Amino acid sequence: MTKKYAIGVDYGTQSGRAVLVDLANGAEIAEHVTPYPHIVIDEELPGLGIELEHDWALQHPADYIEVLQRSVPAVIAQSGINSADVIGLGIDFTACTMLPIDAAGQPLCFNEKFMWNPHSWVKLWKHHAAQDEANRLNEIAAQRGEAFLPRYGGKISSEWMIAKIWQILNEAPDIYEVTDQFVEATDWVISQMTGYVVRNSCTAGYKSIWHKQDGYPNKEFFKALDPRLENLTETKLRGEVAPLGTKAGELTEDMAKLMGLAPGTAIAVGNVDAHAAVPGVGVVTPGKLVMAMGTSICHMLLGTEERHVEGMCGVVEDGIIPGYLGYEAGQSAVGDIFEWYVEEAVPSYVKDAAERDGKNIHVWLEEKAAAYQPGETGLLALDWWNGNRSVLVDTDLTGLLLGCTLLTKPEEIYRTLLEATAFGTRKIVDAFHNNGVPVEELYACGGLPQKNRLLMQIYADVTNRVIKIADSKQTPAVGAAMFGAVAAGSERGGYDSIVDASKAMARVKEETFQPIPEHVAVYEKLYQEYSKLHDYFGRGENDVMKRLKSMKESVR
Ligand SMILES: Nc1ncnc2c1ncn2[C@@H]1O[C@H](COP(=O)(O)OP(=O)(O)O)[C@@H](O)[C@H]1O
Ligand SMILES: O=C(CO)[C@H](O)[C@H](O)COP(=O)(O)O
Repeated sequence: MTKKYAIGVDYGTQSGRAVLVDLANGAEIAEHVTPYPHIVIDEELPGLGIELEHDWALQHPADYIEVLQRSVPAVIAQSGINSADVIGLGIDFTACTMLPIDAAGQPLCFNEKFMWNPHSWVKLWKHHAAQDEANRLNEIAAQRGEAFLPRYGGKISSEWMIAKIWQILNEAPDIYEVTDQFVEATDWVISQMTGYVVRNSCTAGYKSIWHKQDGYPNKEFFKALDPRLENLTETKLRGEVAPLGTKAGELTEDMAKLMGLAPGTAIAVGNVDAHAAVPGVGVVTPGKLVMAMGTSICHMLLGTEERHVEGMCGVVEDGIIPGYLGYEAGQSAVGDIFEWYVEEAVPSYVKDAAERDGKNIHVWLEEKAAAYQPGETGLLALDWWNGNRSVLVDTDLTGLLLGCTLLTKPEEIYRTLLEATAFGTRKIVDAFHNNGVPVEELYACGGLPQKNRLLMQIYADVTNRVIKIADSKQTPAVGAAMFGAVAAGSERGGYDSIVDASKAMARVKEETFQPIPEHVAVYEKLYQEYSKLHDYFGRGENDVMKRLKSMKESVR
């Protein structure tokens, strides 16, 4: 039998990437990136001169189709395979990235009548202008004792679907009125390939307050938000929610021509980037926490029972791997904190020395920082440079560096920032582990594990757990390709379940990071100190960070 392949398409914040994968062993045969022509639209609507307000972040839906049109044919051409041997395709996306569509499935921003209104465009996951709606939603849900709140760690985010829809209703009721459906971008792209909309259980569960048994919150809740929202879930959010691991449909003739694939190729239901990375790194059972480590960290974990864990982003049945409860938590800045330090705060002599040694500044600082023992710097930091996503869920918290003297060196501060992010992850690990969702070992994927060995050793020491590292830089795309293979099924040369696909195709590096007992003991003491600061500044005993922030705003 000829070799069979699947394609995974990873839709990031600035670009989309297709990866062609060999179904027998997960080998990545070819890869191609298409930068989005309009990237992130946060100043004015392209070509229309309409200015956007603060905290807006939009995208152009045509950019997503361009990824399919350019990157898919490119990986076929690079690999030299016969396109008929590609039996399935899956995608993963940032989320909640959502858009309003008309009855024909077309984005409202494609229509001359509506394109002038920013609310007709795609709202990207990091569009933060629906905070008022999110605050109000959380107040009303808490007052009504809504059962869904604890499933989201006590708070629904302004990044998610209901807050974004409510903002549209409040600020552009005419756009709300003409919208036939609000859809996640991941589901819309799939609908363009198959011809119809199928919602997926991952984004519905994590971003739209959908529950496998209870469905969406009831009409009374939506009516309490706004009487005009009463029938939202059976009108503009209507449609069956399909579990991950199912087939959304088959590639239409037109899209097959555009993408250079065979018509009828199996297309998997949509998925989220961090969630696709879980089978991508080979995790299909509980006890293994997957960390997608880059500018931020998403922490993903499987469980067998629904538990309520402080500050988690959510727990969703079938949300990551069918048959399990999928848990998500996160840190809103990790690599971004190291970047801030390197760009804004290192002295020029460090930059000069790194340049002289022909090294990137991170690498130079890592080498120097690695010479210190845990506890030797006398420093401690709180990792809240971009607020705290889990477990405090508070975007108004800020960073803290404690213990500096006239002798403090830049590499000591760099090491302390690495440690602070590890302590933040330890908080998340403890929150799950001590609340009935065991965490036995860690799996790391994303850019950071490949870039900084000291960081990975510190995470192993601080969490006292073994860390395995993905053997791919494109773990979400590989995971998406696995879902494509499952959509095709074993009869067509794919797999019958994501568990089978992951077992055959996922790869981790042979080398692991093992906790070093002497380091673990010192970090345990430092973590106790971190926890005291965490609670003192983060749980209301001293709100100085918030007072400083509001003083800054009022002075400005
Ligand atoms: N050697 C390094 N050590 C630690 N952090 C690094 C290093 N090099 C780059 N970074 C950080 O990695 C982050 C980018 O990670 P990456 O996974 O490539 O991106 P993304 O999250 O956008 O997918 C940046 O925030 C950058 O500061
Ligand atoms: O909310 C998320 C997953 O639930 C992600 O943070 C969002 O999708 C963007 O991720 P990234 O910056 O890694 O592309």
